[in-house]
Amino acid sequence: MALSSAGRHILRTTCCTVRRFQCRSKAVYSAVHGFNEEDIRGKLLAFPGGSVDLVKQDSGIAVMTINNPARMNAFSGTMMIELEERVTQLEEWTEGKGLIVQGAAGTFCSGSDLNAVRAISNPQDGMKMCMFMQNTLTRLLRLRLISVAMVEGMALGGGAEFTTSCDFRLMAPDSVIQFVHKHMGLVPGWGGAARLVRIVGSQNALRLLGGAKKVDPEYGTQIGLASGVLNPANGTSALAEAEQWLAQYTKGPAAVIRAVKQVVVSGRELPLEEALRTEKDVFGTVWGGPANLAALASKSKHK
Ligand SMILES: CC[C@H](C(=O)O)C(=O)SCCNC(=O)CCNC(=O)[C@H](O)C(C)(C)COP(=O)(O)OP(=O)(O)OC[C@H]1O[C@@H](n2cnc3c(N)ncnc32)[C@H](O)[C@@H]1OP(=O)(O)O
Repeated sequence: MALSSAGRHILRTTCCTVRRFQCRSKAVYSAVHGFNEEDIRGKLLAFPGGSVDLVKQDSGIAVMTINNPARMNAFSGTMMIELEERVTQLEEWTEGKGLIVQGAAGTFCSGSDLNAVRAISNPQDGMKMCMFMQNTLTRLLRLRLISVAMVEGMALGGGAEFTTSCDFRLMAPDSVIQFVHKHMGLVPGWGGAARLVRIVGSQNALRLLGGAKKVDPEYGTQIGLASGVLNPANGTSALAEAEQWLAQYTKGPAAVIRAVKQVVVSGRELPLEEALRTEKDVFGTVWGGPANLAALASKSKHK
């Protein structure tokens, strides 16, 4: 049955609305929690500068760049909005398998733009910004992509928090992750504390937050914050090395890699019985699928 152009428009609009709703449903805060996204978007727009760039590659690995080098890649208000838009694009990228997040010009990110922080230093606006960033970074962590924060130079404050919204962190020699919040009279607000505890345990999290301790690659590896240390050989860039490292987990069909990430997210976040039911549902999407049938036909041995 052919649809009229009005019918096609309604269908397209409905699909977009459903997709937007599905994306939002992966977030933490909504109107039920008194969160008004449009209100905070309006406030963030008043603090422009920098960009968040995204390149989706044919390999299935995307590269996101936090780009505000004049301010050590601090997050301006418009960059927070752009980050949310990039996460939406990644949620819609069904061929994707992996994501690398890097900072421009050899350093990761120095947190919130302090000019914006000073201008909205009342608790109400602070909490709105914090809900907006928690929503975005939670959706980033829940992407069906295996993600890596490639830390060169410094990841400070919100930048340190950002690294915890990726599945892995690779640190370049001489790089530092530091939760400087205590020195700023703050605690993390972008979800960094909750994620940090899950990554390094509560005692190490207390050391990093309570002491605003600098984490270098050696200490990071020791406590499990760093998943590896980059050591780019002559002629190889840090990004190329990170892509090579990630490829060990993203080799294979997108449907399978994305299913792997999905069962890990549900195992990490859901109560056991709910996680088991999700695992069963995800299993159903790959069982008897093309990759499964090809593997059965090839009688592969796992030696
Ligand atoms: C929940 C998250 C939390 C929040 O929002 O509540 C935060 O993230 S608060 C922000 C935490 N980050 C900081 O406090 C970083 C402060 N900056 C520094 O410590 C230094 O600038 C450092 C160590 C990043 C770099 O030091 P270095 O000597 O190498 O360079 P400069 O200091 O000269 O920095 C170059 C240039 O960048 C500007 N800059 C750096 N960070 C920020 C920032 N977060 N916001 C705004 N601008 C930043 C710095 O002022 C210099 O600009 P210039 O115009 O040359 O003065």
